[in-house]
Amino acid sequence: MPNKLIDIIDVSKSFGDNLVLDELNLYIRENEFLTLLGPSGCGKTTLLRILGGFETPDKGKVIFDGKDITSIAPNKRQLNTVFQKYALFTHMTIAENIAFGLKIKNKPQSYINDKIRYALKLVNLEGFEERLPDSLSGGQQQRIAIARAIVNEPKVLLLDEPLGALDLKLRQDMQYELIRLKNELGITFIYVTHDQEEALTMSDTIVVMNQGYIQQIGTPEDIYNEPENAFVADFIGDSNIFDAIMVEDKLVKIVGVNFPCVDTGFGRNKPVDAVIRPEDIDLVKPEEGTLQGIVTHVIFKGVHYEMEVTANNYEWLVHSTDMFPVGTEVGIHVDPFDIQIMKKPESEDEEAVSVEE
Ligand SMILES: Nc1ncnc2c1ncn2[C@@H]1O[C@H](COP(=O)(O)OP(=O)(O)OP(=O)(O)O)[C@@H](O)[C@H]1O
Repeated sequence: MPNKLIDIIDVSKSFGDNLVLDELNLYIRENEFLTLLGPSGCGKTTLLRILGGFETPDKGKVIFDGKDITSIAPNKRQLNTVFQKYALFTHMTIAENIAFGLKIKNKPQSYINDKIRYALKLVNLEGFEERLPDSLSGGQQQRIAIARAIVNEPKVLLLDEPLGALDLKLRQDMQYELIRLKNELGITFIYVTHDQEEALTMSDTIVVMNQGYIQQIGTPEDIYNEPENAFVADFIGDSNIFDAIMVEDKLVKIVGVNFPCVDTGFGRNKPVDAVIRPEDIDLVKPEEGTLQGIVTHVIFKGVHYEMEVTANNYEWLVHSTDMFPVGTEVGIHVDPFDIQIMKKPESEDEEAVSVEE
């Protein structure tokens, strides 16, 4: 396991009455591709700006390579930021744009020329030195913004929705580019996005945030397959989320029907959230299902069909490569391993009365 590079300790930040980060703790390892993921306004950009030195936390500290950098100016940190807006100087050539930071540091011209060549090669834009930014596509401009950050040899690149302004196809191409770049540079990337697919594709580690709190930290597989709460399950991919009752260990009551599951330790007859991914629901013959329903909607999605099944007055979202026409009577079967049981959030848990039968 690579070493810890950054330690964020008890960081809080408010703007007026708005508490944006609340005693947040997180560490980031050397060479990690870590993504801060969450809905708009959850505090991810604020956290990135604190790391970059553009905001100061009200409480807590940021440790980088063993040193407290909480009050160090952005240009004195070994972290460089790439913003969503490329922020290139339009009157300067690409070479001048890339050289800008190095010139300020009074680096010799031969050193600067080598760096420009190296950076343009890394972002696959060799020969673009004399072009002006306006003559480049959005994707190319974003690569130049990255090249400009790389020449400073940062240990960490902070990327704030850098692909947000690009169209879907280009965004997907750039996702692979960024992974390649990170591997070639061998540095840490901290990436902000609200796009869950982007986070799943690119990251070693995903930090799911909501309202200033970390909801879950894990690999893309962990976050997708083992969401820790209903917020994460709902935010990442499609989900069926049910108010359910944990009858006893390994048995959960969903929409009034008992389903075998594998979870234990929730107590008897406790309210829980039960999450089932649409691709984990098997549609079978009615008599073979744990409960019966009727197909009410079918949409062809290319790789699979997306179907809605009404069963016990609930809509079940099902993804399958087999198509069942609207009106088909079906049975619903779920493998016990594919039912995720989660504790209700604390506030709901306190309100929830235990349903002793
Ligand atoms: N400089 C500021 N002054 C006042 N409020 C701010 C400032 N910066 C951020 N906020 C507020 O802090 C909250 C979190 O903002 P932040 O930009 O960190 O969220 P985000 O998760 O990155 O969202 P988005 O994806 O929309 O950028 C928002 O309510 C925002 O309005």
